[in-house]
Amino acid sequence: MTHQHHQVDSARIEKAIREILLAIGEDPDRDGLRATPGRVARAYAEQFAGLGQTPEDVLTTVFEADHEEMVLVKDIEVFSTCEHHLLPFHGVAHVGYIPNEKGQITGLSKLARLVDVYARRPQVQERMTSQIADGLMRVLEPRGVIVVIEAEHMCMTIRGVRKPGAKTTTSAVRGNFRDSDRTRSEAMSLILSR
Ligand SMILES: Nc1nc2c(ncn2[C@@H]2O[C@H](COP(=O)(O)OP(=O)(O)OP(=O)(O)O)[C@@H](O)[C@H]2O)c(=O)[nH]1
Ligand SMILES: [Zn+2]
Repeated sequence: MTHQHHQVDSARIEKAIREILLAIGEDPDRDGLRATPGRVARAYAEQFAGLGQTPEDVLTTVFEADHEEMVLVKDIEVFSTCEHHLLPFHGVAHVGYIPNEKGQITGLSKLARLVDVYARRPQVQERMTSQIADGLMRVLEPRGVIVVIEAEHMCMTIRGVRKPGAKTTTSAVRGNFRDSDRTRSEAMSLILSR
């Protein structure tokens, strides 16, 4: 289920990539490039696999535990694709929540899978951050959610302004992370402590 690749129209991608290679003045029929359109199609099936997934697909393991305090998974490696330039951006996501009164929690790995559901799409970092928070709120119905993402965008590194090292931080808070300054500060200090 969660390992399935998104069904992309491979033939169409291959045609388009061949066109791009011609447009940049390359010879798509030379040895090194002949298999490239097919490779790109397979790569896109992985990079955009999240388009075929929902939070419900990955947050499958929900169980009750006698725990109503914060759960925080830090430094989840995230690779996504900027929707403006189709270049990668990568960094880390920190995902935390406070279980509801029933103590409903999910498997820790499921939080990382949830990140990938939204990372494996054409994205902007801000929207990805909100979508992860909203997805977790919807499925787990916790008291609150906090998502912080720190990432470096290749479109700012290898082209354009060319500022390698510039990091963008985005955050989304829901429920009691939004309502309570104390709860949010506690989470932020845990996230920022290395
Ligand atoms: N807010 C936001 N902006 C992003 C993200 N990824 C890339 N961008 C920005 O999207 C903007 C697109 O700006 P445009 O002026 O339309 O495109 P451009 O001429 O290629 O811009 P430059 O990158 O400045 O050369 C740029 O400023 C990028 O830095 C993201 O995740 N969030
Ligand atoms: Zn970009």
